[in-house]
Amino acid sequence: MTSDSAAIRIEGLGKTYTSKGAPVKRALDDINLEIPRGRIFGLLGPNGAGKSTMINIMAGLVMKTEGKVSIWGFDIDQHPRNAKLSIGIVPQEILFDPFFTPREALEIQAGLYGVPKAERQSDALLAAMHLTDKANAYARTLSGGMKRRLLVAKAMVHSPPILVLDEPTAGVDIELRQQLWDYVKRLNQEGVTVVLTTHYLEEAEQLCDRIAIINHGRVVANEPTRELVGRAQSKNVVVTVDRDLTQVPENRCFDKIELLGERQVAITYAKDRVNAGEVLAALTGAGLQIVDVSTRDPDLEDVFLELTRGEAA
Ligand SMILES: Nc1ncnc2c1ncn2[C@@H]1O[C@H](COP(=O)(O)OP(=O)(O)OP(=O)(O)O)[C@@H](O)[C@H]1O
Repeated sequence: MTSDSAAIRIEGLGKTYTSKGAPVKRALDDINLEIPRGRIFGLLGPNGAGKSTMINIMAGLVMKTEGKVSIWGFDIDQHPRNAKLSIGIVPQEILFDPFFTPREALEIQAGLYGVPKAERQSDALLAAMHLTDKANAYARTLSGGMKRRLLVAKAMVHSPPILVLDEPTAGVDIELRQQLWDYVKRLNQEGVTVVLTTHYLEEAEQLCDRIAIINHGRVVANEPTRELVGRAQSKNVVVTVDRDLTQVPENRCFDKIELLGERQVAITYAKDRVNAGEVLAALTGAGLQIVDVSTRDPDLEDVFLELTRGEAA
């Protein structure tokens, strides 16, 4: 049962939302995904791609239409309790009973998971989330960032081997974001598998060992972060020339060229088709002297846009 080496294994997963028995939205379609143990795994996709649906199925909050999901080797249909005990989920929506204090909220959550009193770690979790001085404040008096951190603490009360964070840094300022990621990295170093969704692609690129991108309910990429970033086909070069440009030079080497200033252009080109030398030669061939050049390496955002471009989900 737990001989599965994956933290989460998803096979042929599909979800069709229905209304009054009629299908209204195919949110996930034939998803196959293996999330390895011990890693920080990024689940990315444009708005409406299906990330929350997938996470909510793992959490047992949304019923799948078809397919199989195992969490730490436990099939969510055959062993729902063990599956639930193996995962902690930080939801996207902030929902709290406003009359409980953070400490009470953690104690209640621990009780729901059957954690014996002697094994509870409410104070340690509050400290890790920098909430010690709010331990006895009403939840309604916490700031948005504090509420989010309390959600992370709640997800960890039963010490699950997997922590899933759905957009944990939305609305959290930079300093707290940094603290949250430090905590997540520490948990990961202690052996917790982390799965996260975020719209901050720079953070995902820095944090995640491996990234899957979902678009329109399908997996369109699933590979180590470095390989994924290496897939970017577009490169960018900004060139300053020696005279005012009355019109934008055109050349088949350029995928896109735009004027940044009277003497400066930004050129996007496909690195598998042409190289920087050819791009610059195209400019000198148009009678322009090159004064300065700077290039920008493609990043996760470029790949993300290439893979998901054009259509809103
Ligand atoms: N209860 C529901 N009934 C009908 N359609 C739904 C329901 N919940 C989600 N959807 C639709 O399913 C699709 C996937 O939604 P989901 O919330 O999983 O996307 P997401 O990738 O998490 O997006 P975001 O980044 O905006 O949170 C969307 O088109 C959404 O409108």
